[in-house]
Amino acid sequence: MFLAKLMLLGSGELGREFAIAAKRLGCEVVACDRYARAPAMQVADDAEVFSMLDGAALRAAVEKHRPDFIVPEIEAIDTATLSALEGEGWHVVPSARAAQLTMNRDGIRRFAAEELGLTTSRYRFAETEQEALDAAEAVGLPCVIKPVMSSSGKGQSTAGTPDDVRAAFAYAIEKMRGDRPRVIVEEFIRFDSEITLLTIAAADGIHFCAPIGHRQEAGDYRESWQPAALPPAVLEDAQRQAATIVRALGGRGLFGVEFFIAADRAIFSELSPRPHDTGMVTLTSQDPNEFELHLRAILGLPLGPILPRGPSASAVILADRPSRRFRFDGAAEALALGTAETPVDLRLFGKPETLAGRRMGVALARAANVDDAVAAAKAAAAVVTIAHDEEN
Ligand SMILES: Nc1ncnc2c1ncn2[C@@H]1O[C@H](COP(=O)(O)OP(=O)(O)OP(=O)(O)O)[C@@H](O)[C@H]1O
Ligand SMILES: NCC(=O)N[C@@H]1O[C@H](COP(=O)([O-])[O-])[C@@H](O)[C@H]1O
Ligand SMILES: [Mg+2]
Repeated sequence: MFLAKLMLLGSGELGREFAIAAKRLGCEVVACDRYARAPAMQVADDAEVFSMLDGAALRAAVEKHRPDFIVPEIEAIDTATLSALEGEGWHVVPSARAAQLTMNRDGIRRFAAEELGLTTSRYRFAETEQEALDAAEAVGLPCVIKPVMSSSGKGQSTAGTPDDVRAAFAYAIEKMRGDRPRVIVEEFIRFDSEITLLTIAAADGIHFCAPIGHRQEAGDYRESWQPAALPPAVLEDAQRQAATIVRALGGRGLFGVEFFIAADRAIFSELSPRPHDTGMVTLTSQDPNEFELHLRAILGLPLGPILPRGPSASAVILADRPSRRFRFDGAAEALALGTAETPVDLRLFGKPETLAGRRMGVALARAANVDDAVAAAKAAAAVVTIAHDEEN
């Protein structure tokens, strides 16, 4: 009846678009996350609620549903259980090793810099305040301090003085996920721009999407656009580095490979072995989008040509405080900004709860050039507001 059965580990906005793509291709989808009614669960055939760091619960869900493919959607997963499951013949996307190496910043950074020789910022790891101070001295100030296990900028800050380093270390430990108090201390890169290079490992080899530019605030993305303008030699260098690490990680699927661009250098930052948040722009910028490409690569299907639809942008819609009773206002005004030259669209994720800074939706726009697309996406995102019921 179904083409394949997929189990999503993590069911946020990225998983939801992936689940939609999978349903369109006639797959069965089981969505898992730590809370009920997560975005992907709303479109999946079945759902399971448990912490992805709970190995016993993860194994029980796999043995219950017997998926053809286990598809990690977040970083923080019990990767020892994923490896054990893979050893028993279950198929983990793109591979248990890729999930394990990318879950922690020390894994992927040491693999990229020390084993593969990619260009990265200077870095050290630290587990105590004193080690963080020594690390900061070694890489130089200012430096960026992040928990080794975190994403979307959680627990990340920049330190300009030793006092800042102490505070940044304490902040990172407070906000880290998992049970390992460890941070990465990175040289602060004064980059000209940053990009995500969506790189697909498919049955017939490596493919690239046009580079995606993005702007981050507090370690989380605010707008992304495609294509990002890059000198051809810099793009070639980024593509070479991305192909090197994607091949070395193994398996099939789409990867979001992040680079800082400084002068004529592409500096590898990190990578997601799955669709990337800045890649939500591909929901309007190209066919197939990043979720469809991930699915086709996983299933061993031809990707077909990757066709650009025109300069495009995405801009995030964030909540400003915690609430369980809220509604979106302004969707009509946002969509009314769309014109024949600059079409506008929205994705509202249906998360059941807001938090300060939590991403609740994105606005998408296409235009004659990326600057106009970014302006239109930002304008549309700005008129969508979250109204809270005061009885919370
Ligand atoms: N060494 C650095 N120098 C300058 N800026 C940095 C550095 N490291 C991180 N940043 C800034 O912070 C952003 C987030 O960092 P990073 O990608 O490592 O965090 P993350 O929590 O994994 O985010 P995500 O999960 O959204 O990719 C970067 O995109 C960049 O804008
Ligand atoms: N940078 C990684 C990223 O964007 N991941 C996306 O955010 C969701 C978690 O959102 P939440 O924290 O609001 O639950 C994840 O499930 C994934 O879709
Ligand atoms: Mg990142």
